[in-house]
Amino acid sequence: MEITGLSKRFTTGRGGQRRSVDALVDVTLTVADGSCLAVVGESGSGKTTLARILVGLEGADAGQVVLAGRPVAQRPRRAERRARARDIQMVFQDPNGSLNRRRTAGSAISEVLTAHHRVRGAELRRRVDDLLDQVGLLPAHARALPGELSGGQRQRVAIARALAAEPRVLVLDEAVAALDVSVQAQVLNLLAELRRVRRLTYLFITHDLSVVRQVSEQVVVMRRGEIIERGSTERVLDQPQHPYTMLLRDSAPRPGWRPRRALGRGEPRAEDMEAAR
Ligand SMILES: Nc1ncnc2c1ncn2[C@@H]1O[C@H](COP(=O)(O)OP(=O)(O)OP(=O)(O)O)[C@@H](O)[C@H]1O
Repeated sequence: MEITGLSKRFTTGRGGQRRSVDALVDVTLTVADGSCLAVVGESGSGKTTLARILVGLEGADAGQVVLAGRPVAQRPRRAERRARARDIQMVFQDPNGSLNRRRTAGSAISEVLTAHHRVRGAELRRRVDDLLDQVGLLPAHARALPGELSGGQRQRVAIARALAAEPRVLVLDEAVAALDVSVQAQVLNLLAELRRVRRLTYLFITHDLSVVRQVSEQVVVMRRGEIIERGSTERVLDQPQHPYTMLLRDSAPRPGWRPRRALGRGEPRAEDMEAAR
């Protein structure tokens, strides 16, 4: 997946109250086939906007996305969005957002299978069971409503639903952020296994640097819509070059961590940036 010069500005308010935010500024990056690229940055740095543009939920003001050699439309119409969904699927932080509370797990997965692969009847049931099995769930889970499942199980259903389209790329937006650490580790293991077996490509958005170490070979660091540092995960996390990356790393909770220099909401303070230099 090659992303070149992607820019997006949001303007809100009217008249004198108008306010513009550059959510993405000339973002260029490549994710190699079968690899995992992590995108990190504080809240508001543009990560979700990038994800939404990739899956066609948002249009970009400028730039291009090329998937497997084919440019994808930047302001996709409905039919194009559906075609895109066969290539790129997204998994969100909160499966309650992507799973309908009144729809069973089996029905949520069937919906995607029917839309993209036109299977029905016994074949549909077989494919649902197969997808549940691939994400470590049982055929009986097909009858469960999201509210009857644990957080980890719901996220497994969301992953199975995404896989039902048979995409090449999964965009995972804080996909394990809502889970307890032990459940998080299980879901990360599952994602690693699925990537290996299905040769999937991941764009993994997270604010959690310990997750980055577990999942990705490459990482980009975003701040105010721009990529300010990039490289191998080991290099960026162990020898960060940019003060903002140092600050992110030094603010991450770890044994013995004291929240003295934790990033607050919004931007780091100037003295924090200075201290990290
Ligand atoms: N629909 C929108 N309308 C107006 N401004 C928006 C919209 N979506 C995002 N923004 C702004 O664009 C900037 C980037 O937001 P984005 O959600 O992409 O960041 P993020 O890094 O994903 O943050 P978070 O981790 O909190 O989701 C922020 O300043 C945000 O307020």
